[in-house]
Amino acid sequence: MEVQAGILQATHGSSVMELVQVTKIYSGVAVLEEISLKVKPGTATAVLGHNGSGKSTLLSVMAGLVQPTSGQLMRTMPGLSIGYAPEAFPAVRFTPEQYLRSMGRIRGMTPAAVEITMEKLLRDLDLKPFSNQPMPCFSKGMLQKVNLMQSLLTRPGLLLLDEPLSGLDAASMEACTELLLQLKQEGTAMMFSAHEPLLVEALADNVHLLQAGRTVEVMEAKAYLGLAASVSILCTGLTAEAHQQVQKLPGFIAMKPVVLQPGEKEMNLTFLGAVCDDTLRYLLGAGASIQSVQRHGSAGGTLVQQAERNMTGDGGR
Ligand SMILES: Nc1ncnc2c1ncn2[C@@H]1O[C@H](COP(=O)(O)OP(=O)(O)OP(=O)(O)O)[C@@H](O)[C@H]1O
Repeated sequence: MEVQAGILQATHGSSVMELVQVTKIYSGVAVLEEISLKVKPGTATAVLGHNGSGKSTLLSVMAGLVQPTSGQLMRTMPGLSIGYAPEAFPAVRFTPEQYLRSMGRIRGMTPAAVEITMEKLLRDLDLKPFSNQPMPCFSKGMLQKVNLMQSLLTRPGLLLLDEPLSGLDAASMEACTELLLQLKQEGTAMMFSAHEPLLVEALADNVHLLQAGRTVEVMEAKAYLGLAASVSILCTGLTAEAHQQVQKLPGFIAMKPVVLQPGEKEMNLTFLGAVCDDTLRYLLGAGASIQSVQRHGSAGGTLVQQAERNMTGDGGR
């Protein structure tokens, strides 16, 4: 095991990187506190949390650009190559081709390998028409594409992406997601931060939730998305007793009567999206007639806000 300024090189078959109780303190304030995690090959973890919760700091510590104040960061795969796309990418005075060629050279790629990979990335992310234009004239989305390309140039074993879809148009988001899915299937491990659900839904196996620099939850992405989504079920025909029972079912969030006309009443039930099928089965078994089912996804806030509302029973109202 080689020790290098707080970074250890070790051999662990089942992970590419491990963090043990990593803390980062800026001006006496802990912005990361005792973060422990393992990154496994071919898996994607979404780092989620409110603004200022420490997502960017965690990714830059993992990229080796920021030194932890305490704790250990272990590169557990020998010769691990890391690709890192920071949140803010500077508009350097190069064209994308000049910039990517020099990044490839710095990272030890052969000129031929750089050309092949660069051409593919320029086409995949639809930046070929601008590949010889100076980057200071680029839009936010165009710069973000170059940022992503430099991180993908060496086909890294670990990819660290800070809000990778930020600024991209719909087609580019889709192309980027496709590229990342393919890399994941080929074994690249990924950690990425995001505020929107698209990449979490398409790519993430796990969610690592941060709050004020601390880990508050690590769970499967599917379970987290189930929490973030809610479903409204409009139904009639439930007995007074069934109304009581419905409120005790798993995933119950809210129940609101909707008066159609005197003597006729519908119930608007809100449940976590994850339990929709079970709830419908229960309602039909209890003699209800289902009028409509509406899924709400993560509308009305970020993924984290929606999940928090639902966890505290304040969603869907
Ligand atoms: N170089 C620095 N010096 C001092 N404080 C810093 C530095 N970098 C980050 N911080 C502080 O660390 C905290 C976490 O910041 P960070 O950028 O990691 O959050 P984030 O979760 O990525 O936020 P966002 O969602 O807004 O991108 C913030 O309070 C921030 O002010």
